[in-house]
Amino acid sequence: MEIICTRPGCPKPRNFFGDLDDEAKIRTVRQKFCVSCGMPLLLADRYIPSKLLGQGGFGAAFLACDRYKPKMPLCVVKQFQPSGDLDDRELAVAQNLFQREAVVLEELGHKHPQIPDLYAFFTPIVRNAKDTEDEQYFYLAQEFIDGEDLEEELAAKGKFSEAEVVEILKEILKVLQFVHDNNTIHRDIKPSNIMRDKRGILYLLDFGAVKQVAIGGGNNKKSTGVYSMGFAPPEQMSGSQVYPSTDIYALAVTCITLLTGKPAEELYDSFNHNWQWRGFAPQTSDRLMDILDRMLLSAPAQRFQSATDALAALTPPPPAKPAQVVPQKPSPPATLIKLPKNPFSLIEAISGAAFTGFEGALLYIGLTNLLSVSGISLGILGMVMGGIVFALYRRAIEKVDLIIFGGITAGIVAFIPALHGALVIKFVLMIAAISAAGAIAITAFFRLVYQLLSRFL
Ligand SMILES: Nc1ncnc2c1ncn2[C@@H]1O[C@H](COP(=O)(O)OP(=O)(O)OP(=O)(O)O)[C@@H](O)[C@H]1O
Repeated sequence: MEIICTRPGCPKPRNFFGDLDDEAKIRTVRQKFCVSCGMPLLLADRYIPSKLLGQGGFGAAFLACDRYKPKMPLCVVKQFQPSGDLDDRELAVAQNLFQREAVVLEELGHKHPQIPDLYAFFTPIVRNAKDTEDEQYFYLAQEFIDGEDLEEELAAKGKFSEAEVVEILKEILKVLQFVHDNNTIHRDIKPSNIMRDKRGILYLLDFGAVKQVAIGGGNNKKSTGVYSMGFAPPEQMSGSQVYPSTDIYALAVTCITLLTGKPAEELYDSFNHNWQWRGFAPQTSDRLMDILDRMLLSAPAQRFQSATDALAALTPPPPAKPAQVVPQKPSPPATLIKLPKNPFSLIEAISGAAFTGFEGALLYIGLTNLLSVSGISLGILGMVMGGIVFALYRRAIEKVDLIIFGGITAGIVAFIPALHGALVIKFVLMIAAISAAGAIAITAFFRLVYQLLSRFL
């Protein structure tokens, strides 16, 4: 197994240990030391660095495995390693920034899925390479994001499309919304600090330059001078107060470098103090260009004031809802005719017909005796017959009603001489005959009327 020594300037940082090829041994082995400089290699006795990932302004980042976890997963161990000659005050500021990264990751990493989690922060004291004095080192272990950062992606595939940039912009603005809501400003947004993992999820890395937004004023609000040239806005370069819109500016510079494939310095017109990038990204819509240019304005007050505002500008308003169409009740098809719930049985039909015939005959006798046969008596007869049929159809008269009505009308005609005249026998015979004939004839008539009424009512 190969273990990398993390001491800055170690002449032979690669160490090989044959006994650690056995996984079980890795879990149990005691501390190992660099054969060249004597630096302890198992960091915090737990993290085993296997590869140098990169070196930034304040330190180095190593890929390591965590031997205290059952599957010994990979993680990133960052080491504070200031370059150049820093005086005591500058060194303290730099150390403070490094610790700040640990604090921010501890506070935000576990709360947001697109910020790496903090696993550990440790500050061991070890003997120097010459074994003459002690030195203190600062490490933090964090979640390893298995993917490529946007700088690497740009180098590999060239310019990004508008759709790709809009996706990045939206995703990182959402992360910034969270970061700013937690009183933190990242202050070092750039393509190499945005990482896309194998599933395509974008992460915001490197909170080393972050600074808590001062609550209550004081020097805390001032920029400490940690930024990436080209990406930092004027207020940060001049060491003045920084704002959420400071990150929004750097994110816009990130986007234009991705859209144009050119380094930030080549897109800035230092004579006119503005960005001249549109000509290098002709594939970009006017809308996105306008949004990015607003994010890139020199004065913080002129930019979007929050990630939320920038997101809102990016998200087009939803199309106006079409007026709600009230669904028309479908008219029933011609075959669906409303039938009475309770159709007439055959007995009802025949008794109804007999009743109609009986009443018709009585009416005929009464009318002809009173008025003699005339158009008027026939008209009255027709109307009353129609009324009787309708009353039967609506079941206004049914069952015993038929007998009661029949008896009453027969009694009236029989006992009023003016109605039946002198011919009582003729009257009785006539009633019997007409009733019989009427029962048959009117059954057919009644069925026909019933069918017609069923169709139209
Ligand atoms: N959590 C992580 N998961 C995977 N790779 C990471 C992680 N953090 C950092 N890296 C990678 O490690 C390398 C060094 O990162 P580091 O943040 O130390 O410096 P940098 O971003 O290159 O420099 P600077 O400090 O100037 O921003 C980079 O390639 C970065 O992509």
